[in-house]
Order: sequence, then structure tokens, then C-alpha cells
Amino acid sequence: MKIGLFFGSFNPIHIGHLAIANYMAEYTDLDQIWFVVSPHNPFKNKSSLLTDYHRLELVNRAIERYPNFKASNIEFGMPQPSYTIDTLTYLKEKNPTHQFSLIVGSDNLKNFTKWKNYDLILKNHGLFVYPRPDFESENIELKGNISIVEAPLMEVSSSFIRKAISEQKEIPFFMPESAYNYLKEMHFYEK
Ligand SMILES: Nc1ncnc2c1ncn2[C@@H]1O[C@H](COP(=O)(O)OP(=O)(O)OP(=O)(O)O)[C@@H](O)[C@H]1O
Ligand SMILES: O=C(O)c1ccc[n+]([C@@H]2O[C@H](COP(=O)([O-])O)[C@@H](O)[C@H]2O)c1
Repeated sequence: MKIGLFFGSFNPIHIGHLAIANYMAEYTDLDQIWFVVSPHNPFKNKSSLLTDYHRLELVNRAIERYPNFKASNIEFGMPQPSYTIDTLTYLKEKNPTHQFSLIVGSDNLKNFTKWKNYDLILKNHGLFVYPRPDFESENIELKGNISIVEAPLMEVSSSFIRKAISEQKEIPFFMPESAYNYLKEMHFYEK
């Protein structure tokens, strides 16, 4: 099977993430999309992160109705910060018959050459890139298996959600309903 690995902090998951996965499942040859919840992005400060299990729970609730979407906690038991090449190697060992590609937003292209063994990721797996406002993909010089999809732009981000909640805004339409209800019930991001 062809699997698109959608790595992320998902702090929290939002409708943009779901739309990206939806687009990749419908417009590429990927059979399944796995949302891999990362304990710690090497480029980000961990202090603003909800615990791994709460972020995973939000993802699970958000995708529960979609059989082609799976959530993965594989990085929870691996060394931190979470280097994607190490997770890819481990996943390939565990699932030798699957083919794994990466799904990323175009904001990741700018620093992609700073990722651990980025050349191996490109050579052995390949990237599907979803465009993000203010992050042009055109001028990025990267060689390898990269497919930049042409898809509707979305401005939404997890930072926007965290800020809105901390300002006591009601934003039920920016997250899948079940995940939003859980976030409210648990008083996440209210400070
Ligand atoms: N609106 C968006 N358009 C395109 N890609 C996106 C969008 N939101 C998130 N992504 C991509 O989804 C993946 C996971 O992103 P992440 O969980 O960090 O969300 P985020 O909204 O970027 O979070 P934050 O605002 O906290 O930085 C990354 O590859 C990111 O580029
Ligand atoms: O492997 C690396 O060197 C590397 C560098 C930066 C980011 N990543 C991964 O990219 C994913 C996207 O992170 P984020 O926080 O933007 O959702 C997440 O799984 C990070 O661990 C990985």
C-alpha cells in the first residue's frame, strides 16, 4: 500500500490539516494517510505543547469517521526531538511492503535542507507538498522526488486556534466538532 505520512505537532489539529489529508487522499495515488503525532519538532520549543496523549486524542477524535485516515503514536517511544528520517526507517522496518511518502505544508520547504538526512528522505521516500499562504514553493531548489500539489490555500493554523481560545473566542468551525468539544471540555489552551 502507498501511505502518505502526515507528520505534525497537531497542537491542536484543525480543519486545514483535515483538508490537506482529504486532498492528498483524493488527488494522488496514496491509499491511506497516517497522521503521525510528533512529541517534539527539533525546530520548535516544546513549552507551548499540550501533552502527547492529548494531541493524539484530538487527532483520533477528528479522524474517527474516515477509514483511510489513521493516527500514529510511533514517535512517542522514540528518542526526542523527533527526527523524521529515524521514524521513516523504523516504519519501513516494521512495514516492509508499504511505500511511505511524506506530506508537508510548503512552510517546511524553506528549512528542509536543515532536516536530518533530508537527501535520504527525498531519495527513498519523496514529498507531497501542500501550498501555504506566504510560503512560495517555486524558488526552492531541491532535487528529488517532490510533488507540489495545486490546491486551495488555507490561512488557518494551530497558533490561531490557541490564541483564539486563550482570548475566550468561540471558534467551533475551525476544528472538527468532536475534537473541538473535547478541547472545550478539557479547558485546553485557556491559560
Ligand atoms: N494552513 C495550512 N496550509 C498548508 N499546510 C499546513 C497548514 N496548516 C498546517 N500545515 C502543515 O501541516 C503539518 C503539521 O503542521 P502543524 O501541526 O505544525 O500545524 P501549524 O498550523 O503549522 O501549527 P503552528 O501554528 O503551531 O505552527 C506541517 O507540514 C504544516 O506545514
Ligand atoms: O527530521 C528533522 O530534522 C525535522 C526537522 C523539523 C521538523 N521535523 C518534523 O516535521 C514535522 C512537522 O512539524 P510541525 O511542528 O510543523 O507540525 C514534525 O513531525 C517534526 O518532527 C523534522
